[in-house]
Amino acid sequence: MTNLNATIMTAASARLSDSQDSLSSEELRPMGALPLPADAEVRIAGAVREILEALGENPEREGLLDTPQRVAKMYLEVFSGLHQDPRDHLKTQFSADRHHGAVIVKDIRFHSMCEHHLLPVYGKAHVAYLPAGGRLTGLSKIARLVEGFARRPQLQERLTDQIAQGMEDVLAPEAVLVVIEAEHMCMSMRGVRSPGSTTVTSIARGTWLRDSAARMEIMSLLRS
Ligand SMILES: Nc1nc2c(ncn2[C@@H]2O[C@H](COP(=O)(O)OP(=O)(O)OP(=O)(O)O)[C@@H](O)[C@H]2O)c(=O)[nH]1
Ligand SMILES: [Zn+2]
Repeated sequence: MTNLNATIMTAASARLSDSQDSLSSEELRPMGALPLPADAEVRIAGAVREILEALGENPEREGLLDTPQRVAKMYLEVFSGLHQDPRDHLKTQFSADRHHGAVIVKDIRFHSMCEHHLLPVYGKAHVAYLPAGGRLTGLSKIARLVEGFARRPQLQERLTDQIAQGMEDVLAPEAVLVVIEAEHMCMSMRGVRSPGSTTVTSIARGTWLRDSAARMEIMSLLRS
């Protein structure tokens, strides 16, 4: 993403928001799967119909007739990450006894939804890790991890944190670095109307949290 009108860089840190408010607990924002109510689609469609009526629209007119159903299916798709544990993808593992360097997967494109406005957030995630004991996962599994956490109502900071935590939970690497660059439609198409501004967040864990020179080296590889 080259159009950096506005950039917010969070410092490499341990869990970002744990100390800031009690809502960040695992109970309230679980990394794992939430149950999907059996009547989810019907209820979402009913709510969408209500919104259309509240706007003064006629949900019975031809163009809107199937819209509540379509939106319900769309929400179940874009929020499908709520009903899986994205960490499960990382259980596909290999051992490589000769590779001891960093593994970097750059430019993982993702789409998410901002939890404040339920508008799209889209961009790229870059994930780097230093395998411990030669323990590797499949490269596509890292992209699946990103997609799983992205397909939830999210904050960009939490998305960054959950990806790093997921890597730690399953692979226990020596170090992890996650950088996300994204555009928030709630800043582009409404409110402040600042199209093209990009938010950048980063989290470092393990040796890359403590060793700033090593962290900067990986960061420069991510940005090259
Ligand atoms: N830190 C952070 N803020 C976000 C994210 N997504 C949206 N926001 C912000 O959340 C804030 C919500 O602010 P509010 O004042 O409650 O809502 P609002 O009146 O719609 O705010 P405006 O967008 O400024 O019009 C806004 O500043 C958004 O830009 C995110 O991923 N991380
Ligand atoms: Zn928003």
